[in-house]
Amino acid sequence: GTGTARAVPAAAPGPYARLSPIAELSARRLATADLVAAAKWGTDSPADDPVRERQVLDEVAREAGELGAEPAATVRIFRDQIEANKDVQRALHRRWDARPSEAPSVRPDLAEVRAEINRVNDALVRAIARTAQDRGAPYCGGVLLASTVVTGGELRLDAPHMTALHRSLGSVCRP
Ligand SMILES: C=C(O[C@@H]1C=C(C(=O)O)C=C[C@H]1O)C(=O)O
Repeated sequence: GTGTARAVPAAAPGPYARLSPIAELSARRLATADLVAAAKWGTDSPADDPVRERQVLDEVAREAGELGAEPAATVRIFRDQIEANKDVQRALHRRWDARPSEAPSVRPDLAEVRAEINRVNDALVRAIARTAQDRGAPYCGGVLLASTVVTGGELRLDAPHMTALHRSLGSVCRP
């Protein structure tokens, strides 16, 4: 009809819409572990790279500070992100040791993979900064767990990736 257009206010995003990007970005970050594992497979480089870890943690602390967010909480969350990433790398290396036919035949460029990780880190720092209140709310754990399960299902994560995704989010909600 020709009725007068009325502006319908968009619903404000609720806790799920605010917290689920953290689970989604963590899953995207974890997907890079497959590429990192492939980049390191058949080389002398172990899953751990403490120098690179320090750079990541310093950078996310700096970004959080710039955003007026919480550097210490952000670093705590990223420590779990890093541990989860190494869990996946090690799980894949064990799988490829046991079944060499499943090992990757191409070696990704680690510098390119780290550039992708840096982009995800940026987005994740911002998502964390936007959820200061949600992360301390009583609903945080339940909402985050729901979004973890949904994200894992959508991406059809296997058991090691699902376990790692869960681990990567262990410090998001404040006790
Ligand atoms: C992802 C890598 O492997 C490990 C995990 C890191 C991370 O999650 O940021 C950083 C360094 C490594 O300990 C890497 O070497 O880049």
